[in-house]
Amino acid sequence: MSTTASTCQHGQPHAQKYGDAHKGHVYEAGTSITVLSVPDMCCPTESGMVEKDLRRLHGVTSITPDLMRRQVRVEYTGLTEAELLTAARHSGLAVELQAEAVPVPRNFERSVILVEQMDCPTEEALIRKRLACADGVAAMTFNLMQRRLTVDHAPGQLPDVLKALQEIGLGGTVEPSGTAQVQPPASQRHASSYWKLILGGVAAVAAEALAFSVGDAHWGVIGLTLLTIALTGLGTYRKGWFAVRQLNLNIHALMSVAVTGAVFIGRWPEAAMVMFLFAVAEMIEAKSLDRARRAVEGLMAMTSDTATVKVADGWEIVPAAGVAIGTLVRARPGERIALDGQVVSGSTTVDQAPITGESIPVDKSIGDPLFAGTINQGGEVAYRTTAPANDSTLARIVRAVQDAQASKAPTQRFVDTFATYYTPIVFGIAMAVAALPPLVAGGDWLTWVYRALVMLVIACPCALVISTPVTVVSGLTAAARRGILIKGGLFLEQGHRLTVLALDKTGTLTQGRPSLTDIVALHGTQDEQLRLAAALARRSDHPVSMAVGAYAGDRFPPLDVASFKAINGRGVEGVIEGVSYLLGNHRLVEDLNACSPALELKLNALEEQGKTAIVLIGDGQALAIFAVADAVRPHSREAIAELTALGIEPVMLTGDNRHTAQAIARQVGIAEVRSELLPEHKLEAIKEFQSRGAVVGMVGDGINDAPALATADIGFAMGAAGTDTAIETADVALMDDDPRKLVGFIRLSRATHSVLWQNIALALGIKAVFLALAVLGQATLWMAVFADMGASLLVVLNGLRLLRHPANACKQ
Ligand SMILES: Nc1ncnc2c1ncn2[C@@H]1O[C@H](COP(=O)(O)OP(=O)(O)OP(=O)(O)O)[C@@H](O)[C@H]1O
Ligand SMILES: [Cu+]
Repeated sequence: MSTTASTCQHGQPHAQKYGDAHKGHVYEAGTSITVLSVPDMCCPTESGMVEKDLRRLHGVTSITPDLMRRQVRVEYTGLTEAELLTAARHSGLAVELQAEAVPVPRNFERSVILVEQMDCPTEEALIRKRLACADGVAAMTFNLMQRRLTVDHAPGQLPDVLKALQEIGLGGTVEPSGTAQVQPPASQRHASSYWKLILGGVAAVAAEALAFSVGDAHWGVIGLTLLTIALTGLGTYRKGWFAVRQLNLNIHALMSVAVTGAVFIGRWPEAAMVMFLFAVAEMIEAKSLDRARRAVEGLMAMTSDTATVKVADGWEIVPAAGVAIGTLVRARPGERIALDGQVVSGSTTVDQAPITGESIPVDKSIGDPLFAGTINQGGEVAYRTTAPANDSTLARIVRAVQDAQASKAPTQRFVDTFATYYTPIVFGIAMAVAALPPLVAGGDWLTWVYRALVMLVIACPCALVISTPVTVVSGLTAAARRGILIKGGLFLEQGHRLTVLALDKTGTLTQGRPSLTDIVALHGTQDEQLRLAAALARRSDHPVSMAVGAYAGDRFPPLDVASFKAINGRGVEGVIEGVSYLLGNHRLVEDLNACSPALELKLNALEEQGKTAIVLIGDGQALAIFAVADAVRPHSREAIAELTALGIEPVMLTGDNRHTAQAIARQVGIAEVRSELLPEHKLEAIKEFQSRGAVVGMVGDGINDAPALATADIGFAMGAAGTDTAIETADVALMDDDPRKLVGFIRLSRATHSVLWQNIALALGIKAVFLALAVLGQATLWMAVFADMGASLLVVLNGLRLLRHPANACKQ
C-alpha cells in the first residue's frame, strides 16, 4: 500500500490511518473506495487489462478485481471517479460505477448525504479535499448521478461532516439509513442476443451443409459464414481487438485469430462453426457463473421486504428497508422476522436456519435477540429493531461472503501466475508449429498453419483460471448456508491443513453459563458469606462471578462496594463496609498467603468433580468456598471424537485450574489440556504449537482470547449470531454454539481443496492431450473449441457441486 497522504488546507499532511474489518487492512484518511462494474469482464486476462490501466493512475492505492461479481474495487486518494472511469475504460471494456455498498470499516458509521449541488467532478474534488482534513473520516464514496455522498466516519462525527459541507457552501441532508440496499445486479443478457445466437447457429449449419455439396469456396458458403460471424462473433472480435492493442492474449483475441486464420486458409464452414460454438459455450459458462453468484444473493432472498410496524393507531405494513432502529415491529406466527431486533413482548419459537443452518426451533422470550430472515413458528411477538435492514446479521453474512470471495485464495494466486506464463508459451509453440515444419522440412503451409490455429484455441487458460473462484465461492456459500461464515478463500483453503485445534473451555466446550452448586462456609454462616461474595460478584461479568450473583438473586439488600477491581485470571476485589474483600481462585489465595492444607483439600475435592471453586477472603482470611459447575455442551464429545477421527489434535486451553480442566477434558474426550493459563499464556501456547510446525486453529469467544485468536492460523468464534464483533473479527464465525460446526468446516474445507486440485488437473490434462493431438494433426478446430469450453464447463460444474456438499457433521 502506498503512503500517499492528502494535504490539508493548513498545509499539513494528514496521514491518520484507520483499521479495517479485514485483517491488517489499513486506510489512509481521505481514502475513497469505488466499486466499478465491468459486465464484460469474465476472464482474468480482462480483469488484468482493467487493473493495468488503473495502476497507471497516480493515487490509486489498491485494486481488487472480483471476477465472480464482475467488479473491481478501487481504493484511491486525490482522484475523482470520472478519472477512474476514463482510465478503466481505456481497456475497451464497458465500465460503470457500481452503486452497491462497500463494507463499513469497523468502529465506523456510514452516513449517506444528499448534496443537491454536487453534480460535477469539481465539487467532488472540493468535498474530497475538505473532508480529507476532517477528523474521523475514513472513506468517502461519491455518486454524482444521484448526488449522493457516502461517508464512513467515526461515531458522532456526522455533525462535523455536515458543518464541513456547509463551510464549502454545498450543505447536504442526511438520508435515512437503509437506502443503500444489497441489491442483486440486473442480468446483463438481452433476448435479442439469443435470437442472434439461434440465427447464427442456423447459418453455420447451413454453411456446413452447403459446403458438403458444393465445396468450401462457394460464394454461398462464404456468405453464410460471414453472416454467422456477424451474428455471433462481433463481440468476440471487439474484445479481442482491445486486448491485442494492449499486447494481451485473452480468449477473445485467440479466438479471433483462430477464426480469421481459418478464413484465410479457406476453411470457411469451419470458421462459422467454431465462431458459433464459442458463442454458445461462452453463454453457458456465463450462466453457470451467474448461478454461483446468485447462490450468495439467494441467502438474502430469505428476508421479507415488508415489516409490520407500530403507528399511533395500530399497526401498519411498511417497506422493511426504511424502518429506523428502535422501531416497534410485530411478527405473527408463520411470518418471517423482518428485521434484527429484541423481543419486548410475547414469546415464541423461531426457526433460525437462515442464520445458523440448524432448523431446530429456538425459544424466544422478552429480551432475546431476533434475526431478520428467521421464521416465527410460535406465537405473536413484538420486538424493537436493533439494526437497519441493510445491516442485519443476514445482510452482514451476505456481505462477508461476497467480500471473502474477492480476496484471492492461495491456489487462485498460483493459478493466475501460471496462466500468465501458459498462454504466451503455448502461443509461441503455435507460432513455431506454423512456421518451422514448412520452412525447415518443407511441410505443407496450410496443414501446419491449421495445426497452429488449433493450438491457439487451446492456449486459453480460462478453464483453469475460472475454476478456482467458482469453487471457492461455492464452498463459501455452502458454508454460509450451514451457519459457518468464512472470511476469506484463504481460510476455506487452509482449513484442510489444520493439525491442531485449540479450544477454550468456558463457553466453547461448556455452555459458559455456570451455576452455583456448593457453598462451604469456613467462618460464620453461609448467608453471611454469600451476601458479601454476591456484592463483589455482581460487579463482574465473568461467568464464575455471574453464577454467584445469580444464585444470591435479590435475597439480600444491595451492599456498597468501594475500590472495586478485577484481577486478571484470578478474581475480583473490593471494599465493603470498610473491610477489604477478595473473591477468586486458588492462585489468588496463594498470592495472599491465605492458603492452608485443609482449604486445599476442600478445593481439590470440588475441582475433581469438574467444578470451579473460588474463595472469599476477608481480612487475609479464607471465609468461604463457592463452587460453580458449567455443563458440557451436548455435542462437544461427539465433535471432539470426529475431529480426532479426522486427524486433528484437540487441545484444551483454559484459565481454570488443573483439576477442573482435566475433569471436563475427560468428559469431552480431550487428551491434551493446558490449564491455569493467563490470557497471554494462551497466545504463547498457540505460538508454541506453530513453532513445532503445526497449523493451528483456535476456538474461543473472542473476549479475553482475542490475541490468541488473531495469532492462530484460523481463529474461530462460536455463537457469533448475537455478537457483531465476532462476525467481524473472527476468521471463521460459527453462527450458533454447536461445536460440530467445526467438523463441518473441516470437511467442507477438505472437499474444497480436493475439488480445486481436481479442477486444475482436469483443465491441464485436457489441454495437454489436445496440445499433443494438435501437433500430431489429429485435432480439428471444432474439437479444440469443444475441449476448451468443455473443460471450462466441467470445472465450473465440478465447483458448483460444493453447493450441495453434505456437511454431515452439521446435521443432527
Ligand atoms: N471476575 C472473576 N470472578 C470470579 N472468579 C474469577 C474472576 N476472574 C477470574 N476468576 C477465576 O480465575 C479463573 C481463570 O479466569 P480466566 O478468566 O483467566 O479464565 P476463564 O475465562 O474462566 O476460563 P477459560 O480460559 O476456560 O475461558 C476462573 O476460572 C475463576 O476461577
Ligand atoms: Cu494452596
